[in-house]
Amino acid sequence: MIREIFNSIMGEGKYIGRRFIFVRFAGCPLECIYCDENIKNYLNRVEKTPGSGDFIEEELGLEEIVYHIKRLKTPDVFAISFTGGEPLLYHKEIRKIVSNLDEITFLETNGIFPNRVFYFDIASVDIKLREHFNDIKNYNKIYRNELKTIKKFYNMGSDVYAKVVILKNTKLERLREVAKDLCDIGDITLCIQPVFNKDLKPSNKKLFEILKICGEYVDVMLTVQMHKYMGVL
Ligand SMILES: C[S@@+](CC[C@H](N)C(=O)[O-])C[C@H]1O[C@@H](n2cnc3c(N)ncnc32)[C@H](O)[C@@H]1O
Ligand SMILES: Nc1nc2[nH]cc(C(=O)O)c2c(=O)[nH]1
Ligand code: SF4
Ligand SMILES: [Mg+2]
Repeated sequence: MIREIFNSIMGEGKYIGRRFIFVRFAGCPLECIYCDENIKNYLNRVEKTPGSGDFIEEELGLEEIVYHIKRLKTPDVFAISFTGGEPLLYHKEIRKIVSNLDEITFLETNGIFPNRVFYFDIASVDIKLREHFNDIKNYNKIYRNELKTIKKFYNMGSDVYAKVVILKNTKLERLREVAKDLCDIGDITLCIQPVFNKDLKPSNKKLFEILKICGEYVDVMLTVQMHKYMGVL
């Protein structure tokens, strides 16, 4: 179930720069061509000391997960991120874990499981695009489910925002559609995230154009994966 638990600086989305504990779950039903997390195997590793990047492997049941979240906390920790892989594969286990936490809870999800949504203080929901996959049959269903997930979080009062990874072949007009759909749901911030991949990365010109178009409909910001430039996890 668990790949890793570690303390680091949030490198993506609306809360870039905040200190987080990351609880990373294994496995994912999607295969984004750019995915930077090796999610196929379990690792069960926990960071030895907060922010060290040094790990030890051990069996991790729900009690041990809660213990390590608390052990790895530092005074500046802002929230606990449940990420992956796709964390909502383990929605029942996460419900049990968060019931033992007082900290702010944060979910990093691909949004394809709207029926597994439950309250998180903050939810970052990815919007996937057709070009994120080599061969995708049910893209429209994935997109509809992501909008449903965002709407569910919005209606339950979570601080929900959307994030979309931009590739060099991403079409501007597709982002206009995404921004309009988000605007129809409510006041949702959209994070534009250039792919961290030298062959796929978009030009700055394209990023500026996308921000301008989306800004006609929603609050929009650029989020570049800061942790990769810092060389931290
Ligand atoms: C690894 S995913 C895990 C959570 C969930 N499966 C999802 O896709 O949102 C966490 C975030 O990393 C982003 N990401 C993964 N690889 C990336 C890359 N090469 N460049 C930019 N963002 C990337 C995803 O888009 C997602 O927002
Ligand atoms: N520092 C850091 N920030 C992150 N924000 C989202 C991440 C993820 O993989 O879910 C991530 C990550 O892997 N590392
Ligand atoms: S949905 Fe998230 S974890 Fe799954 S392949 Fe895409 S980026 Fe990776
Ligand atoms: Mg990551």
